[in-house]
Amino acid sequence: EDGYDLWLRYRPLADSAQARYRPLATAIAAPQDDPSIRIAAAELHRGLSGLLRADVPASADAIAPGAILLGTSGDRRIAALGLPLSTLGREGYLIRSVRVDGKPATVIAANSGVGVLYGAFHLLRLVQTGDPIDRIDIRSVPKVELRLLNHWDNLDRSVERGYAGQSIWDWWKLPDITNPRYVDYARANASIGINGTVLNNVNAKADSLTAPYIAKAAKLADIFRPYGIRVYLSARWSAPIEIGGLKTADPLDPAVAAWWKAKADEIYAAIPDFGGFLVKANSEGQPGPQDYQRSHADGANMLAAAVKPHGGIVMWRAFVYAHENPDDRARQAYDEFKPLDGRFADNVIVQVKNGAIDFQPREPFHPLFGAMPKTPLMMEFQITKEYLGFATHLVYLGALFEETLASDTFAKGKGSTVARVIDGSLEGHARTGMAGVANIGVDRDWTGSQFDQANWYAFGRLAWDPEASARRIAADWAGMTFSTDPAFVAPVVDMMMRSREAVVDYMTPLGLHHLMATGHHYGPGPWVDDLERPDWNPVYYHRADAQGIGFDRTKTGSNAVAQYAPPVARQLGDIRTVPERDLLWFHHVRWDHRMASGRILWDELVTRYDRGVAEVAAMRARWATLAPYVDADRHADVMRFLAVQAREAQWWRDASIAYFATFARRPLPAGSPPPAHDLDYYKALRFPYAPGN
Ligand SMILES: CO[C@H]1[C@H](O)[C@@H](O)[C@H](O)O[C@@H]1C(=O)O
Repeated sequence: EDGYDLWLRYRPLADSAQARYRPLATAIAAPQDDPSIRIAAAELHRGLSGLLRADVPASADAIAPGAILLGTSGDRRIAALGLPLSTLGREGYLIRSVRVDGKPATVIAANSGVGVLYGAFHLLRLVQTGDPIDRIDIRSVPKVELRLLNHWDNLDRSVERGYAGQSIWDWWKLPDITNPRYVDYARANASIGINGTVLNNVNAKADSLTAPYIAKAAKLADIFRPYGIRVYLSARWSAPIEIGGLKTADPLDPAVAAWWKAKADEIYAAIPDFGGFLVKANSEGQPGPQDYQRSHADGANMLAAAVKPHGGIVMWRAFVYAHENPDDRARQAYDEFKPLDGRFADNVIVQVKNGAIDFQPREPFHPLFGAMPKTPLMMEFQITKEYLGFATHLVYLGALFEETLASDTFAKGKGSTVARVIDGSLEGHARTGMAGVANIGVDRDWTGSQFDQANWYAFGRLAWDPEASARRIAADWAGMTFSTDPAFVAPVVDMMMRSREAVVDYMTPLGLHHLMATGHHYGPGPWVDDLERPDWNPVYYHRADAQGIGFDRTKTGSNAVAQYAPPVARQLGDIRTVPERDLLWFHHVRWDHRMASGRILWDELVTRYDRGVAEVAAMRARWATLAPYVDADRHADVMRFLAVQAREAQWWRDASIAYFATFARRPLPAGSPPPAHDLDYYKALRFPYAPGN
């Protein structure tokens, strides 16, 4: 009971449920010629046999009453059923109760083996969560084309912002020796529809493009292929110099273009379905086309030309901020990319983080969404919780992802949600994508804690359908992972849904952001002011002074708010209409400003910190009552994590209040205890979980 199985747990259901499902899952009938369908059949065999405590055999042709029939449009038996498969695309599927040769059966049909595999995982989920399958009629088609994990994994197996142990890619042993974990990784991803993985860190080493590493990546691609997962690589811009012996990496130099073309040919010879490149350029010290006075479009298009003959793509990141002293880092991606709209080749997609700063507990949606109608933009979420308490704090990110996706850009009037930018429907793009920075490592539980598995899971489900409900997804996950008992699922889902607001409250309430201590981003460091770049310092972001607190991004300040469509800009730019959750993101507000609650800002701020601490205490108390529904090991494991979180929520609250009180110079609201220590204590504190501190 260590969590290795993730949500693919096939322990026996309750007796009554076994009895209900058994007649509907007597055998699996699957053609043997398609590797993905063979995997689907094996997974159903494994899952159903475990869940129903029965042998559910898989064979090529037997159609017994209650059989599950798998197949593609090309199969004779599927064709005979006359199912509407033509609108499913390559990856969609149907699951239906039908009659085959007069016998009742369930069919899982698609246009490809991978579609069938997705359908098989869906059927298993229904059985795991206790949904009826007797009169089933499901049609599911992904709304987003590229559903990708981004591993920030280095070749030495360290993982940038990874909190679940070392990288699962054992580069030293590959390609000759592989780990069974790679197969389980592929199963887990296929079960939630993830269809691509970028193997190496965006802070890339050129070595990953050398022949030995291409062979290693090719081996992984071979393992992942039948699961519908393509391999991609992060490309280091200056690779032509570092491993190619060229003098320059200027994208307009023909020798550079020729080098990349030859490199692409070499990769595709080893990996015929290689997905393409992900690039971080001219950002945080990484090389890029601007080193040669060329634009991001010049750079992206040159690489795109190299992979184009092979059907590959380039994902070009918009996470950039300039080296010069910036007056507002939040403005910079928009300022650099918006003018390039329409200048990217058709196999380039620009990858934009959910917010304009950097994966904070809460950020307003990135102003580029809706602002580049001629360019497909893909979403980059961070599944690993760099700024949300690493793997030790329980925070369900489904709520964060959903909030961003549901945000209305108003780019084409009301209803122009970020989800509709991402799924291509708003601006008519066929090329669409969503990437999640993976939280996976070699820990037995994969993600560093039991509940962080839910964030990987939710990412995949929302990439398949950006309009899906985070709450429903949490319920599925909790049911599959722990227990389907409603007395368990309801409180756990409630706790998960509230957990995101809790972390916002105890770290950065009311629109505050980037107050984490330097470098590791774990504990509080709102006082930090001595870093080489001003926009790395927390004081740059909160701007507290004797009058008030917050970053003025309105007309009187950086005017970053003007990057949004006018209705959004008007709402956010006006202190009377901006939602309080974003107040201090956009406004510098007086300490005595009257809030909706009737309290003044200072009192409200303290109240939010208190609320965050109280919420974690409530999560702990609630989880303690759920012991009867969870195996003892995992229950105790989660308890230990919640104890850490409770301690650290208090630390965040106390340190932040001790610091901000030096500006506000007001008493704490009634009932709010003073911080346990004085400010100097918090400033001197070393961070228990941060390497090098
Ligand atoms: C990969 O580098 C990361 C860096 O570690 C991280 O602190 C910041 O969030 O963003 C960078 C990026 O997204 O490029």
